[in-house]
Amino acid sequence: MTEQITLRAPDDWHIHLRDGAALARTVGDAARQFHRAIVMPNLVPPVTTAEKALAYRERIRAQIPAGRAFEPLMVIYLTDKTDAEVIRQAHAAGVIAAKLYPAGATTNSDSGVTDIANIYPALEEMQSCGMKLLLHGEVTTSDIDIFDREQVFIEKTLSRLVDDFPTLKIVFEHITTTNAAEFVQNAREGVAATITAHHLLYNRNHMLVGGIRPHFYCLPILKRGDHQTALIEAATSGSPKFFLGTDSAPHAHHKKEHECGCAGCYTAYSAIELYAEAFEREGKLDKLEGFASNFGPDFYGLPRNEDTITLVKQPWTLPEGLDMGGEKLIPLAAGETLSWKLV
Ligand SMILES: NC(=O)N[C@@H](CC(=O)O)C(=O)O
Ligand SMILES: [Zn+2]
Ligand SMILES: [Zn+2]
Repeated sequence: MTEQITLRAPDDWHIHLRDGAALARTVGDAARQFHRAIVMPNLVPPVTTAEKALAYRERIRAQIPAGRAFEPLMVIYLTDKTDAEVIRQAHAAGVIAAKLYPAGATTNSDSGVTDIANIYPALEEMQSCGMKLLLHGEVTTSDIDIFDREQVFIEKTLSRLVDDFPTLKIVFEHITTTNAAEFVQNAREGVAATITAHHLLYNRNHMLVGGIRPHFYCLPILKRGDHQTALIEAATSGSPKFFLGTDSAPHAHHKKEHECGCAGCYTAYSAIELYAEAFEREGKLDKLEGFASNFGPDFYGLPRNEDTITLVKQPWTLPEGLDMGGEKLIPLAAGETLSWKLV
């Protein structure tokens, strides 16, 4: 008899779908396993207003494969110019959250916020209307080592935000350190974190020992093994403060394997299977449903999905490459064998 597990259908609380010709690939892959996804606004130019978010949502919806239930949840990108009125309009249009990219922190973050004080009126408005704040939590000053940027963000920015806006709901996204897991676990109600599959499965040795492997390069960068262990503990702990956000971020093959390669791992193709792998290694498959399907909607105040997905224990090998609008895209763990398969 094949072993199998059935879970409430999961959602992805942080994904990059990009735009244009990429959408057929990214939306199809996401919709294969997730019912809803929080869609990151770091397009070029960024999704900064309600109007842009609604137009982007239509472009995404047009690529949902027939017969799939998939709901893109939209986010606007905070800039130094985002004011309370922009927030009011976005909230009225059904935009679920606003995203803070410290300027220069990651892919397409050049229009991000240069000083958090510039968006205090916007944050005030978000707190009063109930819009969530999503954070790429890294400082960007050149004196701070890339491996310390998340930790310093907690000390310099996040602790203050959490106190200055005591009822603002905040998601510290794609956390990568023990410091972040502890901060969120001990923080007030209304502060949560997403964790990617790649930060559960890998650490910086996978990226740097025996040759440099650009497909593991993402931001925040993979950390030491002890941080990975802390993330695994947090994700499999059953704490509702930690939930699934793949941060699946496609970059064409030639932009990853390059002398100055882009940051981002494409995990959407097999995301739930990658998470199942990580949870099984820890002997905590029973905790996957809470993390993948329950705690996200609970945090956002949305209903949990009612239908289910089934994973069977059946080894399968990820393809070496995928097509993304005519460009080659290498999925994370390309050519590797996973033990769980979504049916
Ligand atoms: N995670 C990444 O390494 N890259 C993301 C941006 C982000 O989420 O920081 C991307 O858009 O490519
Ligand atoms: Zn990010
Ligand atoms: Zn991201």
